[in-house]
This record gives sequence, C-alpha cells and structure tokens, in this order.
Amino acid sequence: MRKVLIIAGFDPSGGAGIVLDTKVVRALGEFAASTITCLTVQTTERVYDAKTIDPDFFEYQLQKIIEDIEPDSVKIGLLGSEEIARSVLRNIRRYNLKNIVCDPVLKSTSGFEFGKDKFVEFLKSEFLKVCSVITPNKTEAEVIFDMKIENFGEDILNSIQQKMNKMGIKSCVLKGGHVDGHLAEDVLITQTEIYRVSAKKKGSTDNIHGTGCAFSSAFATFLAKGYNMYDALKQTKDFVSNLIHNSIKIGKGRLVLNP
Ligand SMILES: Nc1ncnc2c1ncn2[C@@H]1O[C@H](COP(=O)(O)OP(=O)(O)OP(=O)(O)O)[C@@H](O)[C@H]1O
Ligand SMILES: Cc1ncc(CO)c(N)n1
Repeated sequence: MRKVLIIAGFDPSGGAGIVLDTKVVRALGEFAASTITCLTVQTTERVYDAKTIDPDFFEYQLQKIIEDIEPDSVKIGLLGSEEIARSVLRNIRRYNLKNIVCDPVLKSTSGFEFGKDKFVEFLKSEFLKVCSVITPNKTEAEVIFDMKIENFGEDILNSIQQKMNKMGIKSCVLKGGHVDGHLAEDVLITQTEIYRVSAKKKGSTDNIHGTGCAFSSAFATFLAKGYNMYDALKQTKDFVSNLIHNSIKIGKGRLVLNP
C-alpha cells in the first residue's frame, strides 16, 4: 500500500481539511498519515476562526511521522502561518520528500483570510518552488502570479507560464471551478506544456465545500501510485467530478463531498 502524508488543517464539519483528505486517500485505496497545522472553528456555512498549532510541537509531529512512515507523496493544504510553512519547508529539504502537491489555501470561500502578507510573500519567494505541483484556484492564482485572471485564454496561460519559470515553480494546476461557464475546466501548466481537462459543471461552485481539498489529496494519491502528472490529473478530475455530482447536504450551509 502507498503512503500519503497529509499536512493540513482541521475542519470540525469534516467537509474540508484533514478529515476529508484522509477519506479521499482511503477511498482511492491508499494509506493516509496526517499532521495538523491549524485548528478551525468552522461549519458548512462559514469559517469563524483559526489557530495554528505551536510551531515546535508541529515540527516534532512532522519529523517523527516522516521518519516512521517514509511517505510516497505529500499533500499540503492549509498552513496558516509563515512559521508553520517554514517548518514544512525545512523538513521537505531535510528528508528530501518527493511528489509534493501544494494547495495554496489563502482564503475560505466565505471570506476568512488564513494568512497575512508576509506569509504570502514567503510562499511566493521560497516555498512554492520546492513543490512538485501547486493547485491554486482562480483567486489564489491571481495573488500568486500578481495578475487578473478573467479566463483561461492562451495569452493569460502563457503569461502565467513565464511567471512560473521566473519564480521557479515547477508545475501548476489552475483550478477553474470559479471561472464562469458551463464547464469546470482545469489547466496543467508545466515549464514547457499547457494541458487542459474539463468536466460538466454541477450547480454553483460556491455552494460546495471542500472541492479544492479533495482535488489536491486525490492528486497526491495518484502521484503516490506512480502516475505521471498528466495521468494523475485526468484520474483526479474524474474522481473529484464524481464526488461533486454525488455531494450531500449534512448541515445548514453548503453541500459536502462524501468519499
Ligand atoms: N460546480 C462544479 N462542477 C464540477 N466540477 C467542479 C465544480 N466546482 C469545482 N469543480 C472542480 O473541482 C475542483 C476544485 O476546484 P475549485 O476551483 O472549486 O477549487 P477551490 O476553490 O480551491 O475549492 P474550495 O471551494 O474547496 O476552496 C476542480 O477540478 C474544479 O474544476
Ligand atoms: C481546514 C481547512 N482547510 C482548507 C479549507 C479550504 O477549503 C478550509 N475551509 N478549511
């Protein structure tokens, strides 16, 4: 069995974060170990608050579990602070971790900001370049690449590719759930290629919780299984679309995925 290390936050509703990530890895037949970066007060309606774990305690958790299980891939979700991000970066280097999928969570759909300016600057200048692939949504990509992204037209994608190369970002999947249109289109941009996948959109993306978390943990699982980037993306897209089409209502707010 392949081993996926999840580095993410805790959402008590189970609709996002580490609980959902673990279920996704399990549903795909592999084993998930988890380290918690951050606790949130959160429901299916909104995020109320977030508190990062003590950084030394977090690092202790991370080192011990990496040494024990030796993961085949890593999914990074909500980091929550520059200190926690620095600790993850140190240990990626120390243990020479591979197959790292980073979902650069900056803001919840309900508007809660998870990191401030210095954190974002650190991600852009030092952190994202050590990841195998980053999976920003439209808003996150606008912050990371410092540009307006109205659509996924050729010019915009080429300009993102140039910026990625300058910033040292190896690969990026731009998630298109929040881009207008009847298709949910995602684009994989590598240093030399641009590759699109799409699926029929179900309802409104703003009404479904956890799609980004499920996407990055499924991607990390397919990389752990040995798929290349393109095949991992195709498999991930099918898996996540299916979860979205079978999403359920468990609370008063948005629908959740039930892998
Ligand atoms: N309504 C939808 N129907 C079908 N696929 C969708 C829909 N919304 C999002 N997706 C797909 O789900 C995946 C996650 O994309 P999305 O843009 O929602 O990420 P996100 O904004 O990071 O998620 P989150 O809302 O959890 O923060 C992508 O593959 C995207 O194309
Ligand atoms: C814990 C957690 N991670 C990620 C997200 C982004 O969906 C969220 N709302 N909560």
